Amino acid sequence: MIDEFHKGLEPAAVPQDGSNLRILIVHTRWNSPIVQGLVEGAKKAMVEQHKVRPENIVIESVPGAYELPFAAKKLLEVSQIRAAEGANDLMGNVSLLDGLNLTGTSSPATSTPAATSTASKQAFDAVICIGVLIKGSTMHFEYICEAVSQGIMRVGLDSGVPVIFGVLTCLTEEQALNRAGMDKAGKGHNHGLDWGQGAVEMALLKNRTL
Ligand SMILES: Nc1c(NC[C@H](O)[C@H](O)[C@H](O)CO)[nH]c(=O)[nH]c1=O
Ligand SMILES: CC(=O)[C@@H](O)COP(=O)(O)O
Repeated sequence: MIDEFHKGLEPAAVPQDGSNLRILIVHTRWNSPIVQGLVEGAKKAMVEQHKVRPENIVIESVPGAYELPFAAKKLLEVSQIRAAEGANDLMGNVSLLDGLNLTGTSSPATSTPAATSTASKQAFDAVICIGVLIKGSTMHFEYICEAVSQGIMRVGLDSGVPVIFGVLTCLTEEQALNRAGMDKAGKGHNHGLDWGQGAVEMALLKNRTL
């Protein structure tokens, strides 16, 4: 019997320095209190354990888990276009995306104008999709879980940018609370911590030059 409250993944063998990384977190507004706990766990791991700059963590929200793959794909594409435009700017061209708030809801984990404008030219090095699916009384749960896991995997493979599957697929709210470290007994483990760690590790792997 696997321990109900396992304590997450082993740290990587070598320190993972995320100080030059830019990370996107896309989270759902379904089951928001639990989702927010998971988002905070991911941010905590990236900033406190892996030196990711808060201004380089961009947070976007979508209605539900089913929207996560589309949002991840779209926002990745925009960041890559912006980075390419930024490269052109070095030769004096005007960026077509400058000054556009394309999503209207993006917010760096902290907003410092100088850092934000600098960071906005850097493509995302990894994406963390965070959501909580809780089984209801129909098969809706099963269909969404399958679609979302396949969709998130496809965005990562198609884009070449690591996309962390941060979606809890739970039969009960108690299971979700335990996996966000929000259970009353305090025996749970916040999987957001693992997802933040994994995002840094996979981003560095993506950027590794052989
Ligand atoms: N039941 C849950 C949902 N359902 C909504 C879908 O994700 C989607 O937003 C809708 O079908 C419109 O496309 N979403 C969750 O994130 N968690 C749930 O438990
Ligand atoms: C994951 C879901 O979509 C689920 O919460 C919906 O509940 P129900 O199956 O009772 O409609």
